[in-house]
Amino acid sequence: MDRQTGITATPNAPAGKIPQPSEPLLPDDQWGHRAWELLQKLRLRAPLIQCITNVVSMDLMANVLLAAGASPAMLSSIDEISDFTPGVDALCINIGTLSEDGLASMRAAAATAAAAGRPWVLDPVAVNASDFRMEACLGLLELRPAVIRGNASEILGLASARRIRNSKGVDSSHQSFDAVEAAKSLSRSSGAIVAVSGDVDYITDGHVVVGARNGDYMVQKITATGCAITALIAAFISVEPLRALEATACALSIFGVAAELGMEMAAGPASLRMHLIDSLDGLNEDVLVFFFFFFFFFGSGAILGKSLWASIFIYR
Ligand SMILES: Nc1ncnc2c1ncn2[C@@H]1O[C@H](COP(=O)(O)OP(=O)(O)O)[C@@H](O)[C@H]1O
Ligand SMILES: Cc1ncsc1CCOP(=O)(O)O
Ligand SMILES: [Mg+2]
Repeated sequence: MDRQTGITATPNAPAGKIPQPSEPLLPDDQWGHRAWELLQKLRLRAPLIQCITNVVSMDLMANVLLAAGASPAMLSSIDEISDFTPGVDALCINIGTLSEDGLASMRAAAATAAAAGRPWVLDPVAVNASDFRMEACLGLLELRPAVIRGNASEILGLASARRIRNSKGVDSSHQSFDAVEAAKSLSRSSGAIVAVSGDVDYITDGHVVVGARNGDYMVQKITATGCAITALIAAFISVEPLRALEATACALSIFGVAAELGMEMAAGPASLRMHLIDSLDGLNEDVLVFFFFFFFFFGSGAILGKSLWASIFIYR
């Protein structure tokens, strides 16, 4: 495991078989540096990210993208897609408040992005809630997303192409670990990198599995954080499209670091939302070291229990 970000690279293959990653896998000790490097690259390029998303998530998603250094655009009318989508750096599609009209826009945008060589990512929010959603997602998969990010219940359902029974809307009823095999199978069938979020985030290309351990339990108490992280993944892959597994793991890890740092200053979900955005803005390795010492001497002491902080400190 990389000490700085908590990312673990696990060749998760049957005994005796050599995993065949879609991209060369970084050695364990280079993931931390890579995450900061990609965040820096994102800030320099300020990629334009189109998001066709649910009405709950628009504000948080746009603010998370801005704080990370990307340029969000929540344009969703089907009449604008031919003009706008070919020029974006990546597209994020999220089915959270799906409608017939919305789905038509999503399909047109995904097809346009793909034709223009722009990567797009899918967030299959509440895919188990209705046949309408499941069929919509299965249709979107045919348009070849670069990355699919969902919670464990969503990935389990989508991988089996059937609604799972014990699901409860937009939140997960399963642990991320329970969906690792499903994620691998979905990745192989769709050709996409698949990320399952949870206490540990797992990211796979169908052959190897990478884990990212950053984050805070309280993040689940803020609606649309999953949606926001999917948009952040779109931003990361736009600057490193040929290394989508790496970019996806780094995006999840950086978001988790911002959540851990934000939680040091937050009193609950509402203030965490604010501090998470503040933390992401301008976050880099040096800032993190400064905050580590600040909270070490003047904070609650909770920082000592966080893998990231202890790891970063030891790493340096
Ligand atoms: N138990 C947990 N502990 C720490 N972080 C978590 C936990 N559950 C989810 N997260 C984080 O919250 C964010 C949203 O993930 P999740 O809640 O799984 O997605 P969704 O909101 O789509 O259901 C991710 O960054 C994930 O790492
Ligand atoms: C509450 C809700 N209802 C429809 S979409 C949505 C937001 C879901 O956001 P997330 O998947 O990030 O929790
Ligand atoms: Mg979600």
